[in-house]
Amino acid sequence: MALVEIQNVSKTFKTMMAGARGEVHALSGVSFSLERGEIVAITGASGCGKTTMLRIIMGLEQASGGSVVVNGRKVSACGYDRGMVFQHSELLPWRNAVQNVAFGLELKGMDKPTRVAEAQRYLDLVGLGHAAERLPHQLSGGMKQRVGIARALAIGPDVLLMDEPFGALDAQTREGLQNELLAIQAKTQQTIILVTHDLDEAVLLADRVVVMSRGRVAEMLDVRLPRPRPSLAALRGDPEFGDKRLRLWKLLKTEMDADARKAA
Ligand SMILES: Nc1ncnc2c1ncn2[C@@H]1O[C@H](COP(=O)(O)OP(=O)(O)OP(=O)(O)O)[C@@H](O)[C@H]1O
Repeated sequence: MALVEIQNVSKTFKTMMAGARGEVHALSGVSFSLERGEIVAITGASGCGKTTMLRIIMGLEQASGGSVVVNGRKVSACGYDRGMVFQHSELLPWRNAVQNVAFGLELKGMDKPTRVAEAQRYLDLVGLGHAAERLPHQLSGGMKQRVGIARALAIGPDVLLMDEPFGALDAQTREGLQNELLAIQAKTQQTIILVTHDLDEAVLLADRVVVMSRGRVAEMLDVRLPRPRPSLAALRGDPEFGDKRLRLWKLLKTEMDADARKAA
């Protein structure tokens, strides 16, 4: 059995607009799965349901139908088997880096010396061992995201969920963090589901790309690039990279053109 099984998930939001009740069908019939150690990227046009899907996997949102099973357990709420990294790291401003990383371990009931040592180990893993004592306002955007990644990894999740984790960073910092994520994953074999608008990022990081369109899976592309993978700059000349990047771009362009025709 796969580590993560997403089966026929649907989600309808009830809305109230100008006093009138309505419904938004955000997801319908979404199914895909992940083996342990895989990285799957979810991409698609704005509003196609990527974040809703990730929030349902995390247990932050209830599906209207279907199921998510992680390591044999059906998801009904948040749990330590899943960790999440958001676009903005959402660190606690009054806690320094190591205390932020230790937070989840504290909630898990780990004693102080052990959790501080564990948190320090994960800060070292993301290359921030030297900044353990710094408060969030003393960290750059990229450093804050690394603390967020360390915090999510420290709880030892079966699957790490990442919602546009590098989307708010400048291009150079983003590329650095993509490479670091590849290195961390090569070391830990962490299973990851990543939502991204960035097609380069999707092909660079993922074993499979799930392309969503209007709440459904439009296509799944296998990325047959061997691991460990080199940096984005080195991959750009690779025919497999170019082929998958182009196919993704065409799929998304077709969707966007169809949306534009509908709106006209
Ligand atoms: N709480 C909510 N109430 C009502 N509608 C919602 C809610 N959350 C999301 N939606 C709607 O569900 C659909 C999917 O939203 P979602 O945020 O999952 O899309 P997305 O693909 O992540 O978009 P983006 O790329 O812009 O972040 C959209 O039509 C959105 O307006």
